[in-house]
Amino acid sequence: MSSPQLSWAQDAFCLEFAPMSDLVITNLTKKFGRLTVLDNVSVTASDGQILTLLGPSGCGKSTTLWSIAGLLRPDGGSIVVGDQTLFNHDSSAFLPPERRDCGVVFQSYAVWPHMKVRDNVGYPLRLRRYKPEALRRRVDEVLELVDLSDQADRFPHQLSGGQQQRVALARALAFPPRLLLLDEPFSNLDAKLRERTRDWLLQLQRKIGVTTVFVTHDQDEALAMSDRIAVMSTGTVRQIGTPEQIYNDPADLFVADFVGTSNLLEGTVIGRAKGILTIKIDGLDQAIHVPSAIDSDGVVVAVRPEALALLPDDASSDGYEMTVNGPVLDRSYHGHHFRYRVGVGEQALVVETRERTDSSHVRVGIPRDGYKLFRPRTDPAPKAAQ
Ligand SMILES: Nc1ncnc2c1ncn2[C@@H]1O[C@H](COP(=O)(O)OP(=O)(O)OP(=O)(O)O)[C@@H](O)[C@H]1O
Repeated sequence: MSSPQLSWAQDAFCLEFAPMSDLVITNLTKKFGRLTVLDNVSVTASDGQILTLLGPSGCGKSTTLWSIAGLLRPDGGSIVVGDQTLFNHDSSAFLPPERRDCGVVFQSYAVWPHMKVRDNVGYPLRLRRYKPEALRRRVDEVLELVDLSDQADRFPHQLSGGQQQRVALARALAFPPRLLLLDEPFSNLDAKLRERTRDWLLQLQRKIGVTTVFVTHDQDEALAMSDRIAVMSTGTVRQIGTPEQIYNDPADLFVADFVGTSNLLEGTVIGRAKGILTIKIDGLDQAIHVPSAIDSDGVVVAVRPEALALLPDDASSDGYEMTVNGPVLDRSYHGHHFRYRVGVGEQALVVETRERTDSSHVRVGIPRDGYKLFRPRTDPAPKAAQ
C-alpha cells in the first residue's frame, strides 16, 4: 500500500473546520447494572489539543468516549464543548448523537463495505442534506486531506487496512466536527504501519486543529500523540498531565507501573526524623535517606531502567544514592540501547543503557534524583500493555 504522508499543498488547502472547542467533562458517572464503570471522571481538553485516555483494558476509556459521542447516556455529571452542553445529569440535558458534531473513528474502521470510498465519506453530508455539488467538493477536499484522492471510486475490500482506516477518518472529518473521537484507531495495523499512521495522524491533527480525544491502552502511542494524558484505572482518573509529567513525575505507583517500565523495590521505613525517611530495601544491607511525607511502614522505590547506571564491579559509589553489586542474569540488544537484568537480592533490576559490557558481574548505581517513593499498592496491578 502507499505510505500515508501529508501531500497536499498547504496554501491551496481550504478545509473549513467548525469553531474549535474546549471539552470539559465533570464528575462523569456511568453504571451498568450494579457495576460502576465511571466514577466521577473529570477531564478537560483545550481547544485544538489531543487528550488521550490511557489505561488497561476495562478501565472505562471507551465508555467515556461513547458518552462524549452520545452513544451512551451517563448516570451523572456533565459534558460541555465550548458553550454547548452535550450532557448534564442535573438538568436532564442530553443532546442526541447526530447533533453533537463529533467525528468518531473506531478500531474496527466501520466503513460500509457496499459503498465506494466517496460514498462512505459523503454519507454524513447526505444525512445533512448537502447539495450534490457542495457534497462532491467537500468529499474531494477531505479525500485529499487523508491522501486518498486516487482511491475514491474503489470499494473498501479493494483497500489495505491502513487505507480503510483513512476512509473512516475522512468520513469522521467530512462534516466539520467540533470534536474528533478516536477509539484505538491503530490497533488493527501492523507495527510499522501503525507508527507511520500515527505520525501522519498527528501531523493532520496539527494541521486542522480539531480538539481530539484519543483512546488507547498503548503507553508509547499515548506518550507520542498527546498534549495531555488522563491515566485511568477502574473507572477513575489517576493522573492528568503532559506526557513528560506523566512519565517523569507519576502521581502514584499505578501510573509509575503502567506508563513505561519501572523497577519497583519494596522497602521498610526504619527511621523518621525531620521529614527524612530512612528506608531499608528488602534483600539489601544498605539504607537510603529520602525526604518524604509518606506515613506507611512499607514503601516502594520506583526507578526507571534508563535512570540506572551500569558501573564496573569495583566502581566508586560517589555521586549515587546507592550502588548494588550483582550478577548479570541476561542481556539483550534493542538497537538504541542494551537491556540488562541484574540480580539484586531476590529481585532482578532492569537496566537500560547504551553502555555495552560483557562482564558477568556489575555494579548498578541509583542516582540521587533518579527514583521516586510511593506507598505500596492497595489495588490490583495493571494488566500489561500489549
Ligand atoms: N454494555 C455494557 N454492559 C455491561 N458492562 C459493560 C458494557 N460496556 C462496557 N461494560 C463494562 O464496563 C467496563 C469498562 O468498559 P470500557 O469498554 O469502557 O473499557 P475500556 O477501558 O475501553 O477497555 P478496552 O481497552 O478493553 O476497550 C468493563 O468492565 C466492561 O466490561
